[in-house]
Amino acid sequence: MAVFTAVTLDDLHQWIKQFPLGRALALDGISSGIDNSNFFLTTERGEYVLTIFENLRFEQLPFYVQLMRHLAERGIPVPAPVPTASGELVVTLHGKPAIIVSRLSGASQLDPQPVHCAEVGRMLARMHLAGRDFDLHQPNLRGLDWILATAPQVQPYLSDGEAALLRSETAFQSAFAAGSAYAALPRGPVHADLFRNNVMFEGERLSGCFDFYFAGVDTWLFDVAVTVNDWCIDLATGVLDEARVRALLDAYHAARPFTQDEQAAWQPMLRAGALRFWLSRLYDLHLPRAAELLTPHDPTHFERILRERIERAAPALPL
Ligand SMILES: Nc1ncnc2c1ncn2[C@@H]1O[C@H](COP(=O)(O)OP(=O)(O)OP(=O)(O)O)[C@@H](O)[C@H]1O
Ligand SMILES: N[C@@H](CCO)C(=O)O
Repeated sequence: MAVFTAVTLDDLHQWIKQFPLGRALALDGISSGIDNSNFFLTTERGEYVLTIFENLRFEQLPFYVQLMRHLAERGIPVPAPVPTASGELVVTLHGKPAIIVSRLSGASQLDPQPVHCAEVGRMLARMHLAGRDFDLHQPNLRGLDWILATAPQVQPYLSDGEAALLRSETAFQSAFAAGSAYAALPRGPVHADLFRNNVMFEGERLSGCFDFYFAGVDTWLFDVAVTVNDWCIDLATGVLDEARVRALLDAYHAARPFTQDEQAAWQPMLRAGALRFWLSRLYDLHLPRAAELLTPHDPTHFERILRERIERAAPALPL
C-alpha cells in the first residue's frame, strides 16, 4: 500500500477551503506508486488526485508543477494543478508539500500494441513542442553528470561483468555527449520517465500521462529513447518489436520531424536511456535511502536492454 502519510476526510475539512473546490466528499488512498502518497479525492466540484510528496521538498517542486500547468494549458493531457484562491499550487499538508491535480480518466495499457505506441509517439512530440516556451529551467537530474557521479558509488557492489559494462558504457556516453552531433540535438523540457505505468488509455485512445517528477531539460531524443525502451520491447528479453518501434517513431515524426543530427544520435541515445535506468535501479538496490519504502525495481532488466542495444542496431528513425 503506497500511502505513507495517512489523511482522513476530517483532516481535509478546513484545509480544502483554501481551494475553490467546495467540500471534500470522499478520499481513497491509491495503492500503486513508490515515491509519494496519492489519493483520489472527490469534492463538490469533481474528481481530483491529492499528492503528498514524501521525498521532494517545496523548493524542488515548482519546475514539475509549473510544467504540468504549462502543458495542460496547451492541451496536452496531463494532470492540471489546481491553484488555491491566492494562487498557490503547492501547499502544506501534515507538514509536507501537497498538490491537488485534475484526475485523468482511463487505465494503464500494460500490453501495448502498435496502435497504442502511435498514440504515445504523437503525444510525446506534441508535449515537446508545447514545452518550447516554458520558461523555468532545470537540467535532467538523472543526466550524464548524475551518471558519472553515481557509477563509482555502485561499482563496489557489482560482478566483474557488470562493472566492466558500466565502465565501458559511461566512457562511451561521455564521448558521445562531448561530440558536435550531440550538441546540435534539439532540446527542451522532457518527461524522462514515460513508461507504460505513467500513461492512461481509454480503449485505443490515449487519455493522459502523469508522474513528471523526473522531468528536466534534456534532448528530446533522450525522451524518445526512454519511451521506446519501455513501450516497444518484449519485456522478457528487452528485444525491440519493429512494428511498435515504427508506429511510435512514425507518429512522433509526423508531429515533430526528426532532424539529421537525431538520425546520427539514435543508436547511442537508446543506450543512454538504458544506462540511466540500469544505474538508478542498481543504486536503489545497493544503496537504498533510509526512507525507501518499497521493493526496488530489478536492475537486470535494463542491463539486458543495454547489452541488446549495444549488440543489435534498432530500426532507424524515419527521414
Ligand atoms: N492525475 C491522475 N489521474 C488519475 N490517476 C492518477 C493521477 N495521478 C496519479 N494517478 C494514479 O496514482 C498512481 C500513482 O501515481 P504516481 O505514479 O504518480 O506515483 P508515484 O508515487 O510517483 O509512483 P512511481 O514513482 O512508482 O511512478 C498511478 O499509477 C495512477 O493510477
Ligand atoms: N520508471 C522507473 C521508476 C521511477 O518512476 C523504473 O522503471 O526504474
